[in-house]
Amino acid sequence: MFVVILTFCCICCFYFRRKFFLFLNGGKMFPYLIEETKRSSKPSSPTGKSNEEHTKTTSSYVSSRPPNDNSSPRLQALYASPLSSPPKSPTPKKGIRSRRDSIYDYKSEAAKKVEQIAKNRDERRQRQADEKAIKDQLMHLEQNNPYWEFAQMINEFRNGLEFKPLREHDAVIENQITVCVRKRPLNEKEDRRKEVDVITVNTRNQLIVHEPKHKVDLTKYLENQHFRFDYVFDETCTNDIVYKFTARPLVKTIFEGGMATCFAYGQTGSGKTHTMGGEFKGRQQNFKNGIYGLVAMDVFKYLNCPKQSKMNYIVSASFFEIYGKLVFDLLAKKQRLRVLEDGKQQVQVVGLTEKIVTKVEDVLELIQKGSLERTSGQTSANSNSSRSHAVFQIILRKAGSRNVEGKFSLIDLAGNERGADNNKSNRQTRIEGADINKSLLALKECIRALGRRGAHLPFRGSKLTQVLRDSFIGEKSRTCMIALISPGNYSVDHSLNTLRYADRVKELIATDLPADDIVDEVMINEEDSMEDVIDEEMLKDEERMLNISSMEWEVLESNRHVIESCVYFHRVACDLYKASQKNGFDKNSYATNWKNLLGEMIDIQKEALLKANEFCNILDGRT
Ligand SMILES: Nc1ncnc2c1ncn2[C@@H]1O[C@H](COP(=O)(O)OP(=O)(O)OP(=O)(O)O)[C@@H](O)[C@H]1O
Repeated sequence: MFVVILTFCCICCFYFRRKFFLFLNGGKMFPYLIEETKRSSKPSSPTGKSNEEHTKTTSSYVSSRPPNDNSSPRLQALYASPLSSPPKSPTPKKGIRSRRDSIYDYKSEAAKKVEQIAKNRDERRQRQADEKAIKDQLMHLEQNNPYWEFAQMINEFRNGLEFKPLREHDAVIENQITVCVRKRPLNEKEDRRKEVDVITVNTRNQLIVHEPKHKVDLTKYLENQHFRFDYVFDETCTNDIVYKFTARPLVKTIFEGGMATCFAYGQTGSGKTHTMGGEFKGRQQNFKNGIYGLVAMDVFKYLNCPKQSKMNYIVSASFFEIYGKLVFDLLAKKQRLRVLEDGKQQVQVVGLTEKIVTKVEDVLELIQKGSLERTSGQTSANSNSSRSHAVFQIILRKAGSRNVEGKFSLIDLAGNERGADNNKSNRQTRIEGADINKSLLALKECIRALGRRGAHLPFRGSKLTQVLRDSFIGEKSRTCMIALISPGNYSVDHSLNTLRYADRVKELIATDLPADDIVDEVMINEEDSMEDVIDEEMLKDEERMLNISSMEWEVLESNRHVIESCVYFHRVACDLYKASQKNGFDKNSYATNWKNLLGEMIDIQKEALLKANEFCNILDGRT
């Protein structure tokens, strides 16, 4: 009996010992027991599940036994632990989830970066492909154009620039002398010739000329020359914008007792007439949007404002042309005019037509009339080249007075491209060119003298500066020069000449040089500007040619006069003769009229003979 009881106790002890330890700490304190349990339970797994699954099953089995209320807190905690709950869903623990999410996040960040890099690379490749396509296209298109590589270089240069061109609402600066540049767009002819635009206007007052050059080894390169002026107008600027910054601020000057002048300077075909006279539509010119017309509009606006309307101003206009040493009235069928200077250096254009105008339309009519009369010659650059200076003036006087209160002179200068023309053009063109050059040189010095108040005014240097003398004197005088340039590479030399000239006009204005230095400076610059075009011998030759040209004009004029007077004489002589055939004609009256007519005829022919003689002598080199 004792043995039976002992055996039963041993079995119970063994059994409960295992359970007890299992209960105590879930195997944490005595893991070997759990391992042992696992090992021992493995072969007996009824379902044949894996060890892990079996452990789970065991755990669930353990946990399926709810603790009673008296069980220890530790035991209850053990039951409340996640391990004790059945594995209903695979939802991971919070800690595990956040770690895994952050891995996902990290992966997506990296993926994003990789994607971005790939995107950038694709974009870069696309850009390179586009550039190559443009280059190929250019190369293909410009096969016959040796300048396509320059175009490429200029494009690359421009890509590196920040553009801030002049815009309509920019501030207008009030200067006594304003010098600005206007670049026109490439025209059809230049496009057809596949010319490259070599002028870059990057800011409101700066531009760059890309001069195509070749090294000794024939490598192509650009010489980029920078210029700065008061304003630079790019090809998108309209006449209205140009007017706003140039001539418009000068309109008030003539109402304040001053003289205003505005010059358009540049190579033939660069846009002088377009700017001054108005835009062309085919052969028609819109005079309303040229500087002449716009000034007229503003003059009448001023005139009609309450302050000025009390002043009783009378406005008149004149339009004349200077061709060499000759002056022609564009409002009187190009009648030849004389320029006289009195003892007080007052210059008068004798007989110049001055028409009183009361409204803008009157002015526009005069502009149209005068423009049609302008002299045109023939140059290699432009078949309608203007080889004369056209001067349009708006004059202000008080009613009942001959005194000039204010005058606005607007000048469309002759083309300045004499150098290139000189080599291959005919004699007439060369003579014209020499005179244009001389007058432009004198003009530059006169503007500079205006800038250096009180300096010697070399106005006798040309007819142009002589007739504009009063515009260069007086504190209230203001001047504006618009230098016009063509953008094409064929014109680059002329454009550079134009820009250098404009630069020199402005150059000394701001400096405060002592009087002695100024004289030297003027001479140096005069020589400087002449050096590339005129040498001493050439100057003499040109002077002679100018005299010939001037005399030629006079002889031709007298010839025309003789022809016209012959027609007149013929008609009057016929009338007198017819009258003498009638009964009872007045013999006395007939004799006097016939004598006077013959005398007039002889005078005209004598004058023509004198001119013809003089011309012969000049041509023979005797004078
Ligand atoms: N800013 C511009 N925009 C568009 N076309 C222009 C511009 N400037 C000039 N042009 C055109 O260029 C051509 C030549 O211009 P324009 O006759 O004014 O030159 P120019 O300098 O007066 O020449 P010339 O000395 O021979 O008289 C014209 O057909 C004109 O319409």
